[in-house]
Amino acid sequence: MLRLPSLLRTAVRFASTSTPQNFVKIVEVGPRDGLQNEKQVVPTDVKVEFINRLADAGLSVVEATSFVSPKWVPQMADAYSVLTTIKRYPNVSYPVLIPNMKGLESAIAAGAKEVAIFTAASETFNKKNINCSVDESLDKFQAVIGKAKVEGIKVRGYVSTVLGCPYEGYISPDAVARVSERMYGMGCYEISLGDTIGVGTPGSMARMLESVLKVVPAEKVAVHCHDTYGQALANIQRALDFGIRVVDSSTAGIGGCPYAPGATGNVATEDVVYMLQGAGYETGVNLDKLVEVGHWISVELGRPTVSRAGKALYLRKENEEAKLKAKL
Ligand SMILES: CC(C)(COP(=O)([O-])OP(=O)([O-])OC[C@H]1O[C@@H](n2cnc3c(N)ncnc32)[C@H](O)[C@@H]1OP(=O)([O-])[O-])[C@@H](O)C(=O)NCCC(=O)NCCSC(=O)C[C@@](C)(O)CC(=O)[O-]
Repeated sequence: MLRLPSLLRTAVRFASTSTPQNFVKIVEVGPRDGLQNEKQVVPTDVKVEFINRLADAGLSVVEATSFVSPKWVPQMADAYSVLTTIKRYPNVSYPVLIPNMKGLESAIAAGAKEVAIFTAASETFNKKNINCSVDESLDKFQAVIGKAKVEGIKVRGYVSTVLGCPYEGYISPDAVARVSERMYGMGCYEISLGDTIGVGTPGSMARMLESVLKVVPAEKVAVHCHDTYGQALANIQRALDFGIRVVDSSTAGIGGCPYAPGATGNVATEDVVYMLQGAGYETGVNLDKLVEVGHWISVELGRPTVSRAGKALYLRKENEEAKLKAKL
């Protein structure tokens, strides 16, 4: 049988789907991944306005909140209020993160139409994050996915620590592939691969994807890069080379995981959209509006944005406005 190199196999498989090659879906995770890691608890009305503004800027997926234990993550304790107060744009999905059946039931009660379950490729991280082993979490998710299906709720799956663990260090690509394959086989419609502590490089991203894409098709895979070591955009570009067309990011680069010491925020959505537009990809996102949202949430959180593109574009707009005023 003819054996194609794996990158080419991925490209061939991708070309056979109906998703246009040049469209990249952005999954905005700022309201959940971003705000879960803020020291201060952000007021519910700010969260709601953040989500509404993101949808208005053209994001078609906005992860809104998480239904986790408030003892573990107090910042998300208002999940019900957030989800029941936001404006629901018809073409926008608002997935919520859930760790177990209780989370699913609460999400359903709040009107969620999509949930995201999460586990890790690292045993130690998973124990610290959701207090069980990886296999135990997968076993529990079986029933969660079953109930979600009955209720007509879509389930996304996260695998954390795919390029390194804050406790165990190196994580083998085969371990990531094993967990990804199980989650996909259990019925997750998309597998988001999380570089939770942002240690990956284009090289380690490529080695990990080589393994994962043998067991999950590229069009069902997303990348979720934190930018701790400044490698996130390069890693995303590497994932695009492998045919991946779903990217998680967080406006103004806010975020991190409370159980991943040392990790900084997700790659900034403004930076991702700027890069993608420059490379000729479509995202459906209005970058001008997004930059405004990034500026606004940074003011609300009382600190500067970490988005390089967001900062530059906002300053450029301010300068242009000042020049116009001077002419009048
Ligand atoms: C999973 C548990 C609950 C296990 O925690 P546990 O202590 O083993 O659970 P438990 O079943 O013994 O319950 C403890 C208490 O929590 C309650 N509880 C139990 N479940 C829920 C729930 N769903 N919603 C609300 N409350 C809940 C439960 O009712 C009980 O309340 P008590 O009787 O003590 O009053 C806990 O470890 C937890 O909530 N962990 C969540 C941690 C978290 O949210 N981490 C951040 C998200 S992951 C992430 O950021 C990574 C990602 C996804 O972005 C990708 C990447 O970057 O890699």
